[in-house]
Amino acid sequence: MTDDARDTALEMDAVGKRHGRAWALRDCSLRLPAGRIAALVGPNGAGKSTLLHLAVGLSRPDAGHVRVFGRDPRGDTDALAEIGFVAQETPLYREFTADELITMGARLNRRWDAELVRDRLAAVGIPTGKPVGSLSGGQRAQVALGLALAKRPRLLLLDEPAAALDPLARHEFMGTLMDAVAETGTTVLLSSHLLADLERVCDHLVLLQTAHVQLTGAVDDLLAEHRTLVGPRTDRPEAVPGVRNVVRASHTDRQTTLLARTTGAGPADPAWSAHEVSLEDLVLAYLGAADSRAGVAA
Ligand SMILES: Nc1ncnc2c1ncn2[C@@H]1O[C@H](COP(=O)(O)OP(=O)(O)OP(=O)(O)O)[C@@H](O)[C@H]1O
Repeated sequence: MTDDARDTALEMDAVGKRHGRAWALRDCSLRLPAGRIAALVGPNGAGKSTLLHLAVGLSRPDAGHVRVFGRDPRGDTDALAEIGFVAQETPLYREFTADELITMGARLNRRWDAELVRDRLAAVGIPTGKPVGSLSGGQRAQVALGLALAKRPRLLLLDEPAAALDPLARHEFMGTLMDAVAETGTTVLLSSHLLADLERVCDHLVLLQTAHVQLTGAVDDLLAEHRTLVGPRTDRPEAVPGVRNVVRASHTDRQTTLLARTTGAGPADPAWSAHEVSLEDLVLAYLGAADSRAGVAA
């Protein structure tokens, strides 16, 4: 395996995927370095599930290339052995118990850590002898996560796994995920609309908007490059010194407030003040900007 294949968990190069005539993803390029915990965000229908299905080899791109640790996940059993996937709604065979699913997993996977999943389910008090169909949504999500982790994947893909859970169950679910990731160093790509959860755990961002990657990179780098700027009212905010591009602007009679990508730590003009942004501010600004005018440069 080359260094690049070892260091890059997921790579997409100009990937497109069509459903009928419509593109669910178009010209989508990104690189997810190994060891990152990445948030996959975007509005409903942006293409998040489509992207995850391509990454796990469940569907074939109509354009471009997908690589997981340097391999094409479609039809490559070695590549698939490296990937864990928790699908939306955490589908499981409802009449089977967690114990039975753990036994089945051992038969279907060449690498399988039954003890790991049993320990994790015991730690969060999930009964492993009851049919999973009789468990709560939160308990089923924990079973699905435990089974995905038992594969000891190098890349774990999760499609809105905690969407239906109450705040406590969500907290426990994210805790289980973070403990496992800290132990194993697994790379994670996690799609969710729950920005506060993502802000707590993710160090990388992939933001999709209407089938395109609008913004991607390490969260620290993105936060360092963006600022909220407040200054005197201007109708030409892109001309404010130190502004590289304006993501969103709002105005009162006397004041302009910008969320902008800056060239340094902030504006060179002392009439303007610069304030750090949170991941949530950043995501909402990009989504809002794309809503009001298509195609903001990232
Ligand atoms: N099997 C399919 N057949 C036809 N169109 C599809 C299919 N799956 C997805 N699409 C379309 O592709 C686009 C992207 O859908 P996708 O499910 O990837 O979005 P998403 O970002 O995961 O949305 P959500 O947040 O609602 O889960 C949408 O316009 C959707 O309607």
